[in-house]
Amino acid sequence: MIEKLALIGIGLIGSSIARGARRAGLAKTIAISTRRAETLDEARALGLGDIYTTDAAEAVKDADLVILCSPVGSYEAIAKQIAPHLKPGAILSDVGSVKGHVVDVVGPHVPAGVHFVPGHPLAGTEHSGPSAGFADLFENRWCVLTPPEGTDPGAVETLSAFWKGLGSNVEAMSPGHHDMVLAITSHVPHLVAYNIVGTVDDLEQDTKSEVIKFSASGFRDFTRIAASDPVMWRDVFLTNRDAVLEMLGRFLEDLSVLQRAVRVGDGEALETLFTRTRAVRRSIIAAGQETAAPDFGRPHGDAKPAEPGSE
Ligand SMILES: NC(=O)C1=CN([C@@H]2O[C@H](COP(=O)(O)OP(=O)(O)OC[C@H]3O[C@@H](n4cnc5c(N)ncnc54)[C@H](O)[C@@H]3O)[C@@H](O)[C@H]2O)C=CC1
Ligand SMILES: O=C(O)C(=O)Cc1ccc(O)cc1
Repeated sequence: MIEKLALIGIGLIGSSIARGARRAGLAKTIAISTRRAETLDEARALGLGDIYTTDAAEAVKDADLVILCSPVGSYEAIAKQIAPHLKPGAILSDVGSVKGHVVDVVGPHVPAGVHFVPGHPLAGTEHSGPSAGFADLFENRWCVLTPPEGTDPGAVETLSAFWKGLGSNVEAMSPGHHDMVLAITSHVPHLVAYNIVGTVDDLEQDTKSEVIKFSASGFRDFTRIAASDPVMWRDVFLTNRDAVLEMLGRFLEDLSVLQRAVRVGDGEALETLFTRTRAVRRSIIAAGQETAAPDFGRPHGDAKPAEPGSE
């Protein structure tokens, strides 16, 4: 059991950690810090923690585990602010969707004697804010840890046990590998979803109304994630630029091949690809049913609906 857990940022992910940790008895005291007083009031009204403050330095005082749960672009400033107040022996972690950048901007501020173990739960929804979280968000999902070389194995073990207590399966990998894998499985899909909704929105008004009225379930399934938090996703694309551009380049190359097949009426090329992708998609789902599947392998419809007023 963690004596004191400090969560910096209390949106979808922070509030899900708070609820899950409380339910599983993983932390004795939970301190919650957010930048805005209104968000803190919401967290207090939901009873998510024991200590509430808009001062992150105050929240981390005496904490054994500190988890940054705000958008990745805020991490550097927060790290600078809390660094002098971290308890020797404490574990500093995060939940950011990008890992290389986090290691680069947070790592240098971590004082000697504090264990820095970055993390990323591969679980979420398109909803945001303290009311959107739920205790079993992380159940049967992966949590990736990217401890820098030489990190104290005991600290990695403690954090790993914490995530397992929330129901996750834990795996360690390098930040660079994480960022490349997540670029194609999560970041580019979000970019494509944002883009297609933008394309629809730019259509002439009468066509747009028809799209909205008649949008088939394919469009609805495909674009669910286009409702995701704009600031969080802005930060993902600003901080995982190289991996996203690498994967986007490949994606666009393959899309051009498809475009040509459509233009020249190459039915064989289309059918061959669609046959291959159907098998791949089905094997992803089958694998996900045997072991805990990362987000991208689960049907969109199975995300637990957010509580009322969470958007
Ligand atoms: N949304 C998702 O499905 C997932 C998100 N993540 C990562 O989790 C982190 C948080 O995302 P969500 O909980 O979805 O976002 P959210 O928008 O629901 O919550 C973010 C929280 O951070 C606070 N915040 C914003 N700027 C801050 C600052 N400068 N200082 C202190 N607090 C600040 C907000 O008030 C809010 O409480 C992000 O880094 C994201 O990359 C990881 C896995 C899944
Ligand atoms: O809503 C969904 O399906 C997601 O893909 C959620 C998500 C968003 C960001 C992450 O880093 C991990 C998971």
